[in-house]
Amino acid sequence: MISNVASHQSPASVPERESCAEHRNHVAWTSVKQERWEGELVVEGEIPSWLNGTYLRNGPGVWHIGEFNFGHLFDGYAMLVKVHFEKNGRLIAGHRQIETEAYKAAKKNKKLCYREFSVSPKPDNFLAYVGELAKLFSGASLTDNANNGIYKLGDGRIICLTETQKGSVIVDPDTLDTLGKFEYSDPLGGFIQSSHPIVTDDEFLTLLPDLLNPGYLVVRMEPGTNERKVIGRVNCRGGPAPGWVHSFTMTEHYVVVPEMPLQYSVQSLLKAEPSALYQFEWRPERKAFLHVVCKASGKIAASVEVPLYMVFHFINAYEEKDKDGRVIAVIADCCEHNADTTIIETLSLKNLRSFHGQDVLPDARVGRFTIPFDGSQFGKLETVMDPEEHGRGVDMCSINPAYLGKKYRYAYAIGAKRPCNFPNSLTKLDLVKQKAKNWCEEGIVPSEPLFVARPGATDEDDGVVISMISEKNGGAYVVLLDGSTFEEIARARFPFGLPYGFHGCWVPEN
Ligand SMILES: CC(=O)/C=C/C=C(C)/C=C/C1=C(C)CCCC1(C)C
Ligand SMILES: CC(/C=C/C=O)=C\C=C\C=O
Ligand SMILES: [Fe+2]
Repeated sequence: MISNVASHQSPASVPERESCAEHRNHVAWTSVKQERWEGELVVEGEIPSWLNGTYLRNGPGVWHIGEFNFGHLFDGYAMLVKVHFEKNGRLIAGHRQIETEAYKAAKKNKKLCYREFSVSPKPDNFLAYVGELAKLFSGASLTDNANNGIYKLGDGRIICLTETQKGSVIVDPDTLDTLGKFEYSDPLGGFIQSSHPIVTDDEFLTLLPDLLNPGYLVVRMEPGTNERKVIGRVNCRGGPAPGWVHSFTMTEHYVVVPEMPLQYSVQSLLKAEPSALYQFEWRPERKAFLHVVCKASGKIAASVEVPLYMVFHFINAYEEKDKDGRVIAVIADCCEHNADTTIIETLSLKNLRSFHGQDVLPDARVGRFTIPFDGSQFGKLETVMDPEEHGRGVDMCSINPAYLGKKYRYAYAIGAKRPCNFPNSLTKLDLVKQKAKNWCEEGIVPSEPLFVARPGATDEDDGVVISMISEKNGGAYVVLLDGSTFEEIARARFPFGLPYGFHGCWVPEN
């Protein structure tokens, strides 16, 4: 386990990380060296004077416990990164491990104590196995490693999330302290959730997959409360297990519930040994669906079979209306992996760490679903733009939050400059012109580009895009691109490398 060093150091006082051989041991796939750090970053370029607030990023930070090494990108113990943009143009940055039960127990006992994405603790004997089963049914054996989503709730609390409900953790955006579990006060039960609730100043909407009575609960929580209330329920059409809902999307009036053929694997959950796809299995014979739930009534407005799809992240959705203002269809966009689950294995640490220049990143595209409201049984899935525009790689997307659920034009994502084994560029997708602008530097691994709108802006792309970059020489920097031109406006280097991270959020200064 890594050393626990709390410090406030200037960049110069931290030793340089050794440079890495080409992509092997890329810093993006290497555990961070110390538990926490805080210091000032030197800025190259100019930070817009309106950009006051804190960028927070969540993601894996540590992939080992003593000699034991995790196998998958998704396993890493959660680490927060912050970059605070002060009014005077100074940047104060830091990182810190989230103090989850799973992380603390691993440190204390020097072994894996909870079930993570790709690996479960091995029961010592049959009795222990029976005990494990009982713990599984209560959710007690599952991880609370909240390394994925990060959101500012309408009441100001910052919540970090993973796919288990117990993996909902409140953190302090300034100190990065772990403030405690987010305890849901409702009696809804179950133990899994989407990693990506849809959070606005007015609400927190999420999906709770129901493994016992296969389906999904659509739930809503008001700011200032911990109580989720059920808006509606969707029963699965594709067999006895719900599809993985890492994320979902919504329009102004409807929630789009995905039912992917990549389903939770009851078998893997019951066995200590995960399947080839970890906690999931690909069941194309059970088909793929999208369900549209009315936010106001909870009723199902449409439920269609669609071509098979493999999606981690939906981008946005909106309503298509006729000339009288009646909704005729819902359009839902996503980063789609050509109905191929290979990407999950591509993200194993063994694969990420063994890049020798081969072009092994599976192709992905910007997928657009059309869900008709005329009672049709089938929906469409089309490719929005020639995938070559973004190098046939696309994921980890953001949009201007003012366009959530509305007709929109731009999305920001990670893209690919081939050959690569992981997306290695940032891309601005113009979904109307079907064109992309790309930003790249040799040997980089960029994390999700987060769009922050300029206060008072009227153009959709008037703002900046923030991303954290891990470099092949072992370094890391935060980069700011202009949301419109997609050109670099500033960067600030960390004094040491940082591993890859998943998602970010923006906390504006009061
Ligand atoms: C993308 C990503 O980070 C996904 C993380 C998924 C996790 C941590 C899944 C955890 C689970 C278990 C440990 C067992 C129960 C099922 C499931 C929620 C998938
Ligand atoms: C990083 C990733 C996919 C990259 C594909 O090209 C998925 C991450 C999922 C978790 O947030
Ligand atoms: Fe995610």
